[in-house]
Amino acid sequence: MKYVLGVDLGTSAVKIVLVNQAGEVVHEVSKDYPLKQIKAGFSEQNPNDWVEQTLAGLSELVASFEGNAEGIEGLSFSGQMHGLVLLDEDHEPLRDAILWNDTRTTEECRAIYETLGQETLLEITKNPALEGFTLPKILWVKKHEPELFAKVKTFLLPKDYVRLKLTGNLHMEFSDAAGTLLLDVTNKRWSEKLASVFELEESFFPPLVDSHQEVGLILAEVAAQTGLSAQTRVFAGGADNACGAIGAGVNEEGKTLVSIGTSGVVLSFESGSDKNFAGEVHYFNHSVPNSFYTMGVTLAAGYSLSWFKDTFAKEESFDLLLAGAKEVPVGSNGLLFTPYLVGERTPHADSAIRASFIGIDGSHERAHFVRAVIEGITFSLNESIEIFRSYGKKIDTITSIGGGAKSDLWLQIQADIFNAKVVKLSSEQGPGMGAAMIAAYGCGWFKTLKQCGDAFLQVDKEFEPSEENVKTYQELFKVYQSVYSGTKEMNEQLVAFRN
Ligand SMILES: Nc1ncnc2c1ncn2[C@@H]1O[C@H](COP(=O)(O)OP(=O)(O)O)[C@@H](O)[C@H]1O
Ligand SMILES: O=C(CO)[C@@H](O)[C@H](O)COP(=O)(O)O
Repeated sequence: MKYVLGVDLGTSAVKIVLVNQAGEVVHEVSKDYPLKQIKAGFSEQNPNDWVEQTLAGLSELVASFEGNAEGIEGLSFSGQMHGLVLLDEDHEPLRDAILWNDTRTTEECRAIYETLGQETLLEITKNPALEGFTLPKILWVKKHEPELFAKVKTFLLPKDYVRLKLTGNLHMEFSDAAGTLLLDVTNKRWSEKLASVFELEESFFPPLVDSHQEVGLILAEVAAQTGLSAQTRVFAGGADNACGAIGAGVNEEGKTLVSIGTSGVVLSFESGSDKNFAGEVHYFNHSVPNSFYTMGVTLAAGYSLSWFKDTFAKEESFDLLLAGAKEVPVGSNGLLFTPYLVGERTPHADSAIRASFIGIDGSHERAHFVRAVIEGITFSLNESIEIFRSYGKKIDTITSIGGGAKSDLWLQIQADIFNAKVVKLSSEQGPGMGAAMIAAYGCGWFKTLKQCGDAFLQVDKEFEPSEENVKTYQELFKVYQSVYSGTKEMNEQLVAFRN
């Protein structure tokens, strides 16, 4: 039997799956690392924590694998997007990585529009200037840490850095490069215009490859440390959302994905880059060759629930916490939650907004708050679904992945709020599975990624919307939508009080 490895470098942890030729996950390990939030709006991680924990995870997995490590033919990656890793001439990080959910760059986003104009930016990159993207972070370091920036040789995204340390070879691939705001998305090349306007040298830009391109073998010392064969082939991999889509079978027009990880995503497959969503949703290159995807992002989706758990129920499991919420009626007895714990992206690109509970009543118990949190996260994702529908997309079936898909209660709430059938696959490890599928495709096991998806992916359960709940949620959604405008100004005044 042959195997491939999918390494998903998430925000909370690196999750590694070992998949056989039948698409079965035969082993999985997860190794976490800390998130550094030293100030409101700041979010960083040490790139070497990612490497250490990936190596530790690979070693643990190989040690518990009863087969022959020579049978593990290939390895590929899925990675949290947009995070800025700045490297010196020895390819060592010069500072902690600034992550996708760091919102310190409002000024730099403004400067990008002033220098380039929104229209030109959209024309080249297909995306607006958002705090989470990489270019604003580069400009922030250039301005605030000029001495450090003078030592910068090149930049990478999180999983590209881990791959560099595993193979010794430096690359970036298109699906992640699209989220830097420096890529000419349609023509698949670094934008010369953006590089010259923002005074970034040619040598700053890493070489670009396709997601399924083989970029080398693992280094001899990595093989010795992990127990993997030194002949293990490494394929570039993709952005976590591109890999999540592959791992959920979102590989052709008409398919929609909802992913609830730390962030939340509504993603739709696009065969071309020629549609115009006026920057309301992100538009990126897919890891499926010659295709694209559009998506809306809720910054604190699963994060809102883990924040609630860590703050009010640290010792409890997610399953136990959610069991109570099942007994609470639809709409949480009039309690609403907006999940803006770290600001928001879609549909409100706003780094100052923060979360609210609205309508707290003396009768509300902890379970009402838990249910309101889940409903609020799902309402936020529904705002992205509504944008897609307003542009004429038909969304009647959605594949749901990520930690949020572990709960049947939450999957039913998704069906009721999205007013669509929600499908859960046998493995909710979308991005890790997607990375393994890229490796399987790269190894030549299948002619296309679609063929691989047909062979590897199975539906586990389907959740149909309940007419009565859909109606209640549609009414509540209108109230939910008004909370943003009602709390926007107050939050702007509160900025001065945050540290
Ligand atoms: N059993 C569960 N039921 C519902 N939600 C869960 C459960 N376990 C984890 N989650 C949610 O999933 C999130 C983690 O999802 P995951 O896909 O692992 O994230 P990431 O890839 O960003 O590290 C947690 O923040 C939590 O909100
Ligand atoms: O910023 C985005 C997408 O634009 C996020 O989706 C990140 O890619 C992180 O994802 P998770 O850690 O939640 O999987």
